[in-house]
Amino acid sequence: MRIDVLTLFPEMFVGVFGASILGKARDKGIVSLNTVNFRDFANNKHNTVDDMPYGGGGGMVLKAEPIFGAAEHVVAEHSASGTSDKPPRIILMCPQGEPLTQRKAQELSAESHLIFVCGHYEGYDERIREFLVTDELSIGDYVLTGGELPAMVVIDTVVRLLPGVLGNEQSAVTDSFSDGLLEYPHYTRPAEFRGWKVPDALLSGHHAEIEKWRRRQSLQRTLERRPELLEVAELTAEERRWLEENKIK
Ligand SMILES: NC(=O)c1ccc(N[C@@H]2CC[C@@H](O)C2)nc1
Repeated sequence: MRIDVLTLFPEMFVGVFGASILGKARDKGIVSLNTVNFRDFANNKHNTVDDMPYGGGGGMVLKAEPIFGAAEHVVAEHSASGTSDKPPRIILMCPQGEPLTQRKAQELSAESHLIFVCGHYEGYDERIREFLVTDELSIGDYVLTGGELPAMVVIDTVVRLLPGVLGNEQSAVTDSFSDGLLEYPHYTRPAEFRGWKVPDALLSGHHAEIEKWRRRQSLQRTLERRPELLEVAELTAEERRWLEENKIK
């Protein structure tokens, strides 16, 4: 997978793209992570990336030309590499965007080329949304100073799903939300810490029992914290019955 981030602050990505899981995924060649400063594509008279809003009002608006130029540059570069098999998803990070979910991350992890547009100031010229962008995403209902942190969040949750990125020490399969439920509790040695014991079910060595206990814990935790997820989760008839009994408590 190729990922390009269009940003005015490429230096923000050096640490995130170089460290830990993302750094290893890059070194393994599973993903190529690039930043492009769209100021380099502000080829207008004053080399500006923003300007005052038509219609007046406060704040500045990001001009379309530099962002179109930067996006077209990375698309051309990727298609020239001969490895591009389908057009990229061009993702605008903004509070008005579709809420990011694990399901969206799974969808994006199947793509071959992602381009993120990170803005600043008051916002983006609408022609970027209308004629360039394929997706608008939000990581939550709050406003940040820029689209960089949201782009890092999306990249992190997408790249960890790529085959070969997570070793045995972690597994995307039993993530919270991957089966539509919240994750079960985890324990490690010692079996007793300050008098607090690991549940017997996990010490039994019976894998079927352990899986049953874990699934039950996921259901319980989801019921307590995020009951709305149960409406869309895939549950067995027996699990639905158990939930009905426990909802009453
Ligand atoms: N919730 C989010 O994902 C989010 C995304 C972007 C953002 N801020 C940038 C800078 C100014 C505006 O154009 C967009 N804030 C919040």
